[in-house]
Parts: sequence; structure tokens; C-alpha cells
Amino acid sequence: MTTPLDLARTLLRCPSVTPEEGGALRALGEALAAGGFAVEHVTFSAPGTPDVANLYARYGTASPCLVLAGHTDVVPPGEAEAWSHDPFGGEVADGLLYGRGAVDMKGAIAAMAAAALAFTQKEPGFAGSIAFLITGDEEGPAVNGTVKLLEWAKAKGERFDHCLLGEPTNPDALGDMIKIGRRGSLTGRLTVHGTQGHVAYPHLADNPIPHLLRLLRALLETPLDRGTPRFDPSNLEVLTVDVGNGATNVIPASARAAFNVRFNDVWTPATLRGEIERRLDEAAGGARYDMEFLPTNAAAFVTEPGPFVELVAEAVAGETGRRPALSTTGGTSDARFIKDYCPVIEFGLVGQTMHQVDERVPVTDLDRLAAIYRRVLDRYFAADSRVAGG
Ligand SMILES: N[C@@H](CCC[C@H](NC(=O)CCC(=O)O)C(=O)O)C(=O)O
Ligand SMILES: [Zn+2]
Ligand SMILES: [Zn+2]
Repeated sequence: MTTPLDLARTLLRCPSVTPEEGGALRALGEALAAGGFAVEHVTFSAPGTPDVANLYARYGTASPCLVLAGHTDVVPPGEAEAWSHDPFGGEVADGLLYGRGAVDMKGAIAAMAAAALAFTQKEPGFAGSIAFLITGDEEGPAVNGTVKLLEWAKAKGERFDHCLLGEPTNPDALGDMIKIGRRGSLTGRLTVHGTQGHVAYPHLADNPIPHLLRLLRALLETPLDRGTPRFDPSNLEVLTVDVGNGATNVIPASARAAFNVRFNDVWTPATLRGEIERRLDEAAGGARYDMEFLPTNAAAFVTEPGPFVELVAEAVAGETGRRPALSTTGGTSDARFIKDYCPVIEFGLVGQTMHQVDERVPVTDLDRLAAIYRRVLDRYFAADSRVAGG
């Protein structure tokens, strides 16, 4: 029997910092294949990005198909010496499992796999199928990951009914929160062009920095919105302001800034770009500038509560005694790609130590998360399930 802890330790020992596969998908694939899943490893490429390995596995061919999704890539550990345990050692101390990816999100993948393997062993002929959609490119550009894996699966005729993504969703304790949607994300780079000159002769120059400050103020001073029933207010954060002027007597030729907006369902990427351009035009006062937006496929979305959300919420409450909040807070996730194929919600571990030194998870949380996923599978494929196909 595969335990969540054993599989999590195996995965944590794989140094799968994006875009390295590090052995993690292979190890997961072996565990799933041993339990009767048909496992496929697929690598995607695109110019200017590293090749990325992904895994697709399926048990059964019948409908409904419940997808369990996630990523085995992890962010870098930073200075390994700062860790109290080897970030790729899979060590357990005082009931805590340490390692990069323990909560984000190898621990959840181990819990999903353990739950699915136990379920299929007990109910080998269940009415439906379970698919694993696991990428090695979530923490990176997300170009050769879930988005392409979904296209690839669709092209070969795979159809999905619902998806549960195992990102860390709980702020403080297991059972706190299910994510039923995500805000969108838009990054912009603003360059203001002035005229270089001598600081003692400013009338012969045009300093771009006051123009840049005025433009940034125009973006910041009026809130983009006040939030919506499902979403927090949108927030625009300035990421950097760069001039790079080392001289004490030169007015620089140009000044640059970058910003990122996390936006709600008041906006689409196009209408938000329009609003930003309108504000800049209004504030420019003749200043010359270039506004470049990075391509984004992260628009806000919500999976409206219904039987599937209720089923997962009941599974969480049944195991933890806590009724999870339904939230759209936090960053983006690969759910933004999956939502184009089937309803998707997210539930995983407690996120407090994700991306930190000494990322760790209580072993008891791993077991409880596996038990929650198992409840989801039991209810989803029960003969009287109100969810499947609905
Ligand atoms: N592949 C992403 C990378 C950025 C995703 C990142 N998401 C999180 O940090 C999730 C944390 C949470 O669940 O709240 C983000 O929001 O920037 C990309 O393509 O940008
Ligand atoms: Zn993650
Ligand atoms: Zn992450």
C-alpha cells in the first residue's frame, strides 16, 4: 500500500526545480502504473523556453472522469545552508516533513495518488475514471505545461467532467478554504523618454523621471474597483522603477517602471489594458512614453458553487470538522487553463511555508488530506452521486 508519506518523501528527494523533471514525474508514474493507471510522459517545447516534461495518467475510460491535477516542479530552495533540513532530503523531524515542495505541492500529489490507488484497489470496477494531469511547469513560464497537456489530451479524445487541483489553499489550518476561482494577472512595462542633458541647464533637457512619477501616480491614486461579490478589489503594484543613472550631473534620457495588476471580474485583460492606457494618456501632458503589456492568459474566473463544490466541501468538513470558506484570493494557478475544459476547484495543504526556507508539512496533515481526497472519490463515484455528469 502506497502511503502519502512514503510517496511524498520519494518526490521530495527529486530535485525538480523548474524546468528540471528531477525524477519526480517518473517516480509518480511508477507508483500510478503499479496501481493499474495507464501512464504517459509527454514533453513539450517552444522557442525561447526550456523543454518541459509532463505526466498524464488515467484509470478507466468511462464517464464521468474526475481529474486530479497539480505540478511536481518546485521553486529553488535558495541557500541550502539556511535550511535546518536538506531541502531535497525528504527528512521527517518532530512529526514534520521538510523539503522544497512539501506543501507546494508534492505533498498534495502524494496524497492524491495514495487516495486514488487505495480507491481503485478497493473499487476496481467503479463507474467512471480518474485522470492525473501533472505538469513540470507551473512555477515557471507555464508555457510547456498544463495548457499544452490539456490540448494534447483533448486531441486524443480525452474528456473531463470535473477537476480538483491540489495547490495549497488553506491559510492557517487544513479545512480553512477551497479556492473556487482566481483573479487575473497583467504585467506592464512603462518607458518614459526624455532628453538627456546637463543638470545645471535643465531648460535644455527634459527629465523623464517627473513624467514617470506622474504617470505612476495616475495608475495608483484611484482604485481600479471596489471588488465584486466573488472577488477582492483589484490591486496594481509597482514592481520596479529603473533609471540606472550613475552620474551626479546628467539628466537621464529615459526612465522605466514595471507593474503587475491582480484583477477581478470587473475587467478582462483587454478592458484593463484600455483603462491603463486611458489613465496614462490623460496624465501624459505631452510626455513621450511606451507602454508594453506582457502577453497574459490569466483572466479572472469563478467556478460557481454547485454539487461538485458542495461534495468537496462536505469531504473537507467530514474529515476536519471545519466548513471551508469558498474563496478566490491569492495568486494565479493552472486552474485558469483547466477551467476551459471542465469545472475546476482547488484544495490542498496549508500554504504558510510555501516558497520559504524550511518548507514543511505535518505528517498528520498529509494523511488527513489523503483521507479528504478519498472521501471525494468515494462520494463522486457513488451510485447515488448527484455530481457525476452534472
Ligand atoms: N506559472 C505562473 C507562475 C506564477 C503563479 C503564481 N501563483 C502563486 O504564487 C500561487 C499562490 C497562491 O496560491 O496564492 C502567481 O500568482 O504569480 C505564471 O504563469 O505566471
Ligand atoms: Zn503550486
Ligand atoms: Zn508555488
